[in-house]
Amino acid sequence: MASLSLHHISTTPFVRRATPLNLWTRTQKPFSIRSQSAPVLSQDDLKRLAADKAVESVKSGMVLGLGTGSTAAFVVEKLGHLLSTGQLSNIIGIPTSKRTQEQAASLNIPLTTLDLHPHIDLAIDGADEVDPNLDLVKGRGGALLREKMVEAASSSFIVVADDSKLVSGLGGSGLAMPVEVVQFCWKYNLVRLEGLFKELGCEAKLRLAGDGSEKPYVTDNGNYIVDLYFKNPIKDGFAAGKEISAMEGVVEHGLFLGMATSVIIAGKTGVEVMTK
Ligand SMILES: O=C[C@H](O)[C@H](O)[C@H](O)COP(=O)(O)O
Repeated sequence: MASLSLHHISTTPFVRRATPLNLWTRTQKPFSIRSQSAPVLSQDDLKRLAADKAVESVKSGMVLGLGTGSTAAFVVEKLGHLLSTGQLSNIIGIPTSKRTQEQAASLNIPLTTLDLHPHIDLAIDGADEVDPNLDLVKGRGGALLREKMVEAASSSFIVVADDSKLVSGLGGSGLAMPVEVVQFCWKYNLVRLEGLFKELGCEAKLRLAGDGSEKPYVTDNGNYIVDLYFKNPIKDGFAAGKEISAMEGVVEHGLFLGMATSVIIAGKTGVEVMTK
């Protein structure tokens, strides 16, 4: 495992400075933080803390990759505020989803595309899982394809998350590891994907629209998502990613390996910045 450097920043003065914990060994506790006179910090408070810490790395004039999800939404909100108050200027953003595009436009953040700006200075985005190697699972919000394109084109990629996202091994949360597939013969690919990870107790499910109907969820790119649920974590993410990508009809998968420059995790002991 690459040696990680860990910089601990206390969340606020009222939180006792803790020695940096081994972030992956703590059992996850629900997100209410209580110390003597401290208000309780919600999970959204933690997401915002991580987002605000990441935005400190944004400089005027940067081309930015704008992530997707509830944590990344706090990043976009902060950027809009800094632009509106003149603390930042001359930044331009490439959104990783239609909903990030809408949010950024509503905050008057200038937007562009990868076609026009193929070299991105910094991307900031959330993650669904972070393992000790700073490898990630992303895509539970359906944005994995555009996120991976934007983040792969970025000189730096900062991940922001609360510490509920920490796992000892990818797929270990028991939650979805998304694979974006073409609509054509999606069931054929669902069966093949499930078979690929039989030994991990994998169950594959077509993601539904979530509006109470049986309609499949359709990504911004017009594709479907097959969610893979593992009983045991993936041992070799790179091998797994290669096998998934080799399948005809697979567009992209949610394993983001070796891509994060740093990961900012907000938790009960404060904000930790991890770099490889
Ligand atoms: O497709 C969605 C993205 O990968 C999100 O970054 C990821 O799902 C994390 O989202 P959240 O910050 O809402 O947990």
